[in-house]
Amino acid sequence: MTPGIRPLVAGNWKMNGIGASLDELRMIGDGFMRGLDAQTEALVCVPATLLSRAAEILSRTPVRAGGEDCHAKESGAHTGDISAEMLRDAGATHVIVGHSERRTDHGEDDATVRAKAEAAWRAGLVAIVCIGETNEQRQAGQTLDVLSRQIEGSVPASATSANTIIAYEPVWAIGTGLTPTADDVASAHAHIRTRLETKLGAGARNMRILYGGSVKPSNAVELLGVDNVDGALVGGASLKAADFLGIAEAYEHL
Ligand SMILES: O=C[C@H](O)COP(=O)(O)O
Repeated sequence: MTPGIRPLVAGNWKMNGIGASLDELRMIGDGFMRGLDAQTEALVCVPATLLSRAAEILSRTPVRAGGEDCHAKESGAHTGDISAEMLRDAGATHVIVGHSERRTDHGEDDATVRAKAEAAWRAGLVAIVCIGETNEQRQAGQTLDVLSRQIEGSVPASATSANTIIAYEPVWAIGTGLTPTADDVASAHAHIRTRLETKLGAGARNMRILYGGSVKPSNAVELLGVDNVDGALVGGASLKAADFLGIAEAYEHL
């Protein structure tokens, strides 16, 4: 946690979820209406096919709906792509850019990710910019260098704490059940904070830095309690309301 920063627990459904899954979303919304929003803000990023229905369901709750990716352009001949403006039109307030699955599956580089973050702002969305090292980079002792390079390349120079959130996701921890130690998370997040301040100035002191990678109710207190961890980006555990709410409940113990 960082003094003065309100945490955010964000879900990322990835390529999961059909109409029936929206029952879980309703339960997430209900859970936050029962008072969880006193401790933390909440967001669930869903597949584009569900976005307008998700936004409608969540509109009566403190939980926001977000997109999982956007094209850098506003419109045009880009079959199968979705612009930030379209996400906004469907009810999104945030969009994830640069998730490692996009970087790997679609060959997205830092310049592409940066352009997508700027597209998000153009549409009035908050960009959640993902960074993180692979296992090979970690084993080679390159974690902090990789994070520096990704911040330099993926985060636009005019990013502010109002329009941008950083998500640190060690690639090897995503969907594996493995997590870094609390000390390793502290070291990565402190490094990210320092690099953001160097690049963006003092305003970066208030920028949220989320941790993502196998967060679940049983490890949430330990991970979310680390210095400079201002919330979580949750994949698998965001598909079940009980698990997502269990993670948010960690803040009742911090
Ligand atoms: O965006 C979310 C992350 O990739 C984490 O996924 P996970 O919680 O299933 O490990």
